[in-house]
Amino acid sequence: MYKILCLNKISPVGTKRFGEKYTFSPEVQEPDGILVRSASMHDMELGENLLAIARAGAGVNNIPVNQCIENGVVVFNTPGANANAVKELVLCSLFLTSRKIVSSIDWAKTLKGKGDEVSKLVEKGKSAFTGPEIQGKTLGVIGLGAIGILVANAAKSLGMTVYGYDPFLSVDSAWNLSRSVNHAQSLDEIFATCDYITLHVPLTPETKNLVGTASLQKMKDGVRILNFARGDLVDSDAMLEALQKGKVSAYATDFPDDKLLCAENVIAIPHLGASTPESEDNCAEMAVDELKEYLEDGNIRNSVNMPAISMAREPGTKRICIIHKNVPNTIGLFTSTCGDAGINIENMQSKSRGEYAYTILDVSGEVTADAVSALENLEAIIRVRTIV
Ligand SMILES: NC(=O)C1=CN([C@@H]2O[C@H](COP(=O)(O)OP(=O)(O)OC[C@H]3O[C@@H](n4cnc5c(N)ncnc54)[C@H](O)[C@@H]3O)[C@@H](O)[C@H]2O)C=CC1
Ligand SMILES: O=C(O)C(=O)COP(=O)(O)O
Repeated sequence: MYKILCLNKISPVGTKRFGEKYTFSPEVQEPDGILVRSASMHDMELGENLLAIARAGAGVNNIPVNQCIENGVVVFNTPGANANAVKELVLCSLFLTSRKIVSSIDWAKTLKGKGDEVSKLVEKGKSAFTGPEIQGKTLGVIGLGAIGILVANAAKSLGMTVYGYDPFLSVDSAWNLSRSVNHAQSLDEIFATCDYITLHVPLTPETKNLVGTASLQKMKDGVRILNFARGDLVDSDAMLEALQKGKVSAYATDFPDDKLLCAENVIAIPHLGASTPESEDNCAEMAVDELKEYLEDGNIRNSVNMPAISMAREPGTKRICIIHKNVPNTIGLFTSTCGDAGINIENMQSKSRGEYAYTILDVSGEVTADAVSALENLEAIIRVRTIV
């Protein structure tokens, strides 16, 4: 029986795929796997049994990814599974930041009780809420991954001129991006050119405060900024100052902090980007499948700290899965250690990712505790797991 700890509410459309070999709940002790959405895991102790964490979503800044790999814990996410939901809310926010929709609705509510006067007061007051159309304006998309691409392509079809910036653009993303999206060579080009700027990069030490005092100064007067990626990508103090001075006309964020919540021209949304039934189901299904594949067969798909690796099981073999450092001669040591223990390697695969690597050995012959210890004692080994 595999034990799965659920740190957030996960769609039953996903969890029902676990089947009878699994128990899952928010109270599970000593879990083999963890399912999580946005709950912060930075202060959590990673139990000895823990093999994998699946983030039902995209951003993994709530998970101590590096510490996980040092402990032999594979971290997965669900690329693209919630991208459409975020795209739709971003498109909605292009209009919200333009047309003063939120403040005008708030104002309209103040007319309650004015009886027959309401329609006259509406016509008299509406000029305070004029805002521009998005057609013909320039949009800068920073980060052209699953979400950025959908936003860029959709904005293009709404009549915007779109500039995209992503120095790490993947080949798949390049294939999916509309050819009419302009390729910005630098962030400064986006800042200098765009009427609207939307952020779709992960939060990392490099991207923290991507929007701050210096970058805001380089932007067009009256720019509108959308942040559906992570709060810390934007320096809130610098943003508030820019809003007060009119440098920024409006800021829509899915990650409001206390300072931003009620500030003028801030549209504060309570992290609803991925909160659609469709995305919650997609993410849960993908995360559960990834966990199952790893726990049951040692295959890795969509990990953020380990290479992708997948090998069909050889009937009649046992599988030894080894997480190790990516250093010379490690595989030679595996084969000689197995040979010394009378274990025959029928099939194997090894892949590396940066400093780390993962090797799967499908073996015949008895895999004794001594043989496993001999592998565990090799230098560079992080974790050895045998799947029968
Ligand atoms: N508001 C919400 O509910 C949601 C927020 N997110 C956030 O959005 C982020 C992006 O999500 P996806 O598009 O699904 O991820 P993704 O991994 O598909 O795309 C991220 C893109 O950012 C690019 N990138 C990385 N560093 C960059 C830099 N310094 N400058 C420019 N580009 C850079 C990468 O090359 C990649 O193409 C996530 O990391 C997460 O923080 C994701 C899903 C839901
Ligand atoms: O996928 C992401 O990165 C998100 O921000 C979505 O977070 P959530 O799963 O809605 O808590």
